[in-house]
Amino acid sequence: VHGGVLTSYDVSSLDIMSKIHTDHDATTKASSDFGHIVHATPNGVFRPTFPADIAALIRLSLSQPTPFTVAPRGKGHSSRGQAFAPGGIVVDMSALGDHGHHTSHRIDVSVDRMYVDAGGEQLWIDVLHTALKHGLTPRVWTDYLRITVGGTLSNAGIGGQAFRHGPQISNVHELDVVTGMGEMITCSPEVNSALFFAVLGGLGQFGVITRARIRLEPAPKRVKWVRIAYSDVHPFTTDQELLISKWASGSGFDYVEGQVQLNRTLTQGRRSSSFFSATDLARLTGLAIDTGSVAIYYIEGAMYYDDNTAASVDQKLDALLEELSFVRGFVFVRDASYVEFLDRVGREEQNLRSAGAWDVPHPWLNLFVPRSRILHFDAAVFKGILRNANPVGLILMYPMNKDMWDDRMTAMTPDEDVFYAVGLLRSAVAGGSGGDVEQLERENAAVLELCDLAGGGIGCRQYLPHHASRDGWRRHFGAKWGRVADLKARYDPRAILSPGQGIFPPPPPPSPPPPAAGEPITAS
Ligand SMILES: Cc1cc2nc3c(=O)[nH]c(=O)nc-3n(C[C@H](O)[C@H](O)[C@H](O)COP(=O)(O)OP(=O)(O)OC[C@H]3O[C@@H](n4cnc5c(N)ncnc54)[C@H](O)[C@@H]3O)c2cc1C
Repeated sequence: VHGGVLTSYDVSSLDIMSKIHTDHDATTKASSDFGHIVHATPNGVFRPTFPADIAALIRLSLSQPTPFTVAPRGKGHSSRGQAFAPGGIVVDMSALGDHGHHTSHRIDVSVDRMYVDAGGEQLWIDVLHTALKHGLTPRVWTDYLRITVGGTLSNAGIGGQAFRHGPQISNVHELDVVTGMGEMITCSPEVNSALFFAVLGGLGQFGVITRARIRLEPAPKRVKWVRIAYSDVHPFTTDQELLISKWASGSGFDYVEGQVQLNRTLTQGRRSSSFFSATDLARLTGLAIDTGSVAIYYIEGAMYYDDNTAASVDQKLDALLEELSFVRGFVFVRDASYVEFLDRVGREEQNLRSAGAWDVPHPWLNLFVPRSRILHFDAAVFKGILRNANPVGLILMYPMNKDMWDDRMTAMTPDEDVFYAVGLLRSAVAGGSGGDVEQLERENAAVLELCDLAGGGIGCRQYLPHHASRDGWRRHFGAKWGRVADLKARYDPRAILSPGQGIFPPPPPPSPPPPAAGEPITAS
């Protein structure tokens, strides 16, 4: 289909075309994302009922003289148009399993074999609730759960459990994938392994994930949810690195993240407000003023427990806190259910939505910074580039162990045993001091320049990457670029999948021009 002109069809393609929606509402929704920075309109939005529909759509595309692009869209929670298909077809993954009169949830738990089979379109919050019915849980979580299995597995899926279990992509046994050739393939580390490792962290370039088999473990019931504050970066990073090395002994936290609070005014940023009381915030502001710190750092830890360990968890927590060098007295502990803890950003979403601060531009920048350069990064970014910057939003900073990542995958991390995830998760809230997207983008550009390895910088890698040029992508993949290009040629040779990532040029625009008025449409 080009410019609304049908150039060839058969019975099944007519069926497929009936699932393509070209109305204004459908295409408008698929033209923007959580970032609210870029916009691009597709020709249509495809609502598949079955994974085979996606395969048929791709084959229909390939049957055209110039194939149209196809972008699976999970929840569209990307920041820079990664799920767009300008002039092509966006696949609304949420339609899978929707049979009109009923919806099948496509989440099945195997208790004996401790895994869950989840459709690529499923939200992690639904995977969680389904697994918990069996007393089980996936091991690694992103901070926010209203995003899809396929969307996070196309990136990596990181969070506070990744230091001990690796990212979500390290916790997958098997996938069903529709490739850019329109083939439906089941793959695992043993079978069709090249496709398996390509797709995990593959930025949607090699296939559409329609099912993932995810490893489970017994679920804890409750969590000691802890934040400890630091006025200096040195003890903060030393303690974080100690904590991520302790897990094997069983005496550490089950979850470790960290935050950087810039400026002396401790605004109630996204995840802070559900945790700290007004009194806590006043104390923390006092700490910043008393110490003259440009930034206050928090380690956020979680210690899981259940009925068997309830009696000993406080003692274990006290022993652990004794070993750490936070500012004495600045320890904040909450007792939460496991679900309440994992779904914490879902509550923030509700707060931000009611304040009109959710659907605003999010020029987010996520980086992996090598451990050897993190203090330099802190000095140059938090005490330099961002010293007087917009405080609206959140800055995350926490370390991970590289040996938990599988180098056969295409997700990129720095070449050091430990690296830090740093998320500059800032919002441009209209009307406030942070309303200027261009200013935030200029600051992001300065941070990226500092990081640029080719220019002799810090040598970071972007997570949820965005590069405006082919050269940028080549640098991003470094020594893996050749492999990535080979995999693309093998699984999506016409480069139709997830064009919004901007890694491979999509097929050129159609030529020759559409038939003149009155000219018959060719059937094949
Ligand atoms: C509030 C918030 C908090 C977040 N916290 C974290 C976090 O803690 N850790 C973390 O790792 N990430 C986090 N993210 C980022 C998030 O993981 C990514 O943006 C992810 O891509 C979002 O999933 P989605 O379903 O919205 O994907 P989309 O934005 O819809 O798609 C992302 C990319 O994946 C492709 N894609 C989508 N579905 C499939 C599929 N089934 N098969 C193949 N390709 C597919 C798309 O074409 C696109 O290129 C957060 C995002 C938000 C908005």
